[in-house]
Amino acid sequence: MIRAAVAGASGYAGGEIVRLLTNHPQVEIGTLAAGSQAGKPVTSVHPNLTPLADRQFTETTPETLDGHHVVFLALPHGQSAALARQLPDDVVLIDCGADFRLGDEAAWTTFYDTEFAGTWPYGMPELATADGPQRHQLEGARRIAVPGCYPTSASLALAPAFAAGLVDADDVVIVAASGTSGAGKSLKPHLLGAEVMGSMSPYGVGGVHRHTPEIEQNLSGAAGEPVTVSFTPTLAPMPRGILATCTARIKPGVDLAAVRRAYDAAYAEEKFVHLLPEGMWPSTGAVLGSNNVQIQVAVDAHVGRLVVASAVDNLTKGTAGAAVQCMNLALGLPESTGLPSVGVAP
Ligand SMILES: NC(=O)C1=CN([C@@H]2O[C@H](COP(=O)(O)OP(=O)(O)OC[C@H]3O[C@@H](n4cnc5c(N)ncnc54)[C@H](OP(=O)(O)O)[C@@H]3O)[C@@H](O)[C@H]2O)C=CC1
Ligand SMILES: CC(=O)N[C@@H](CCC(=O)OP(=O)(O)O)C(=O)O
Repeated sequence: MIRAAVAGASGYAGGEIVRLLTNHPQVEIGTLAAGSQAGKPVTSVHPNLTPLADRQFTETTPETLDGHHVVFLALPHGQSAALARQLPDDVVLIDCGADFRLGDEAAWTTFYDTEFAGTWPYGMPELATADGPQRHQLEGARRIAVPGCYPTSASLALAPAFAAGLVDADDVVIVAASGTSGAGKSLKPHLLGAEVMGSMSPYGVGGVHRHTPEIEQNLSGAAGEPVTVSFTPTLAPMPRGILATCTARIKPGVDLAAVRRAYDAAYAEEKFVHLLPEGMWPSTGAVLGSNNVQIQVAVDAHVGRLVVASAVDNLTKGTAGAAVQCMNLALGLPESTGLPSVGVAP
C-alpha cells in the first residue's frame, strides 16, 4: 500500500484530496495535518468524510509528515516551499499551491508577493504540446506542481487549437466563472452568503489576476511561441465549478471541421477530457464531483473567432483530482486509479 499524508487537510482542496483517497484502492491515509484545526476531529470540519470519523487533524510539521510515500500540500500560497525543503527527496511531493508552477521568475515576482521558489513539473497530463500531451514529464516525478483551477479549465480549452496552429497568439480572451469554494474556506467579507447568493461579479479585472501568467505559460508551450491572454474571472453563486468561455482569432481558412479534428486528436484517448458531440454545451453541473472536463467548440465566422467553452469541478479536476492523477503517474499506477469519471446530477 501507498501511505499518503495531506497537509492542509482541513481546507477545501485538502478535504477533496482526502475524499478521493478514501476511494483509492492502493492508498492508506496517513497523517491529516492542519493549522488552526489541529486536534479537532476530521468530521467536525468535513462531515462528508464518514469513514474517517475516528481520525483527528494533527499539527503540520516535517515530523508529522515523515514516514509517507506521498505528501500532498494543500496550503495557502507561499507556504509550501519552506515545508517542501524539510521533506526527504525520495518522497513524492504534490503541491496544490502556486509556489512551483511558474517557470519565469519575473512573472512570479509580478503576480505573487512571496519569493520565487523554483519550478516543478506541471501537473496537467493532458496538456497539448507540439509533441503531444505532456504526461511523460510526470511519470516517475518526485515533485509535482498541481495547476490552478482557472488555468486547468482555460488551458485544456485552448491548447489543442494552439498546438495545431489554428489561432493567433496575440488575440485571446478568456472569461471564466467560478464557484466560491475556489477562494478557500478562510473568512473573506466579500464571500459571505449574503454577498454571493443570487449575485455575480467579476474580480481581478484588467490583466491582474495571478492565473494570467500561468495560462500564458501553458498556451505558449502548446503554440511554440509566446501567447498573450486577456483573462477575467467572475465569482458565481454556486459552491463548486468553473465555466470558462474562451475565444481567439482564428487563422484564415480554418473551419469547424478542422477545429473538431484537432480537438478529437488531442482528447479522443483521454479518459477525463471530453469534446462533447456537436450541439451539446458544457455545464458545471455535469462535471460536479468528477475528474472530468467537458469541452465544446464553435467557429464564429462573423468575427473570425474560435469559441471554446469548458467546464470543470474546481475542487476535483481543478485541484484534488489532478493531484491524485499526478500521484498515480508518479508512482507508475494506472492514471485514473481511484478517480471518479462520473459526476453527480442533477
Ligand atoms: N479551492 C480551490 O478550488 C483550489 C485551491 N488551490 C490551492 O490549494 C491550496 C489550498 O486551497 P484551499 O483548500 O482552497 O484553501 P483553504 O483556506 O480552504 O485551506 C487552507 C488549508 O491550509 C491550512 N493552513 C493555513 N495556514 C496554515 C499554517 N500556517 N500551517 C499549517 N496549515 C495551514 C488550513 O488549516 P486550518 O484551516 O486548520 O487553519 C487549511 O487546511 C491553495 O494554495 C490554493 O491556491 C488550487 C486550485 C483550486
Ligand atoms: C473563486 C476564487 O477566488 N478562485 C481563486 C482561484 C483558486 C485557484 O485556482 O487556486 P490557486 O490559488 O491555487 O491558483 C482566485 O481567484 O484566487
